[in-house]
Amino acid sequence: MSDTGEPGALARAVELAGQARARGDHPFGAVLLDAAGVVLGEARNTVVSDRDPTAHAELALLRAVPGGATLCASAEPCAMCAGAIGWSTVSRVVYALGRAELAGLTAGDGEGARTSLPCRTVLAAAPHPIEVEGPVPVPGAREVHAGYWMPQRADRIAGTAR
Ligand SMILES: Nc1nc2[nH]cnc2c(=O)[nH]1
Repeated sequence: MSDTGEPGALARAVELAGQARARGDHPFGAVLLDAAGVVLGEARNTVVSDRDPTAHAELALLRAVPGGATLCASAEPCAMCAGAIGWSTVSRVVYALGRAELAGLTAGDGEGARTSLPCRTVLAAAPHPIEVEGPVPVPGAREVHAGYWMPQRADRIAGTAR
């Protein structure tokens, strides 16, 4: 972790995740910093409220990113967001909760961790170098998911439950 605004941005990303949860959305948040550590934008997941399965917090921040920006996320970006980060000019990604831990917390809920692919795997294929740091311990990053996910939802999505 550098001594830019990253620790504060990660704490804010977790706070935004809590706000998303309070609004009925999935508990994820993200903050974009410029090369000097100044906040350029912040976003919450709006998957449920917008009825948009692609409305992830990270994705919302990737339009009009200046060079050298850092994306700080409450959880490791999924494969979809990592792909979009590769299309952007973001040059550093920092995240709190790792996808493996997230998969454990979502306990099989099909809306929680649909892809387990590590973001590093996707970001390594980007046309420009992208530094990745995480998981970083951030207070509340695990707790914001506690009791939110429903394992039985996996069966509903698979069509095996009534
Ligand atoms: N990192 C991250 N993972 C997700 N999985 C489902 N939604 C999200 C999101 O908004 N961010």
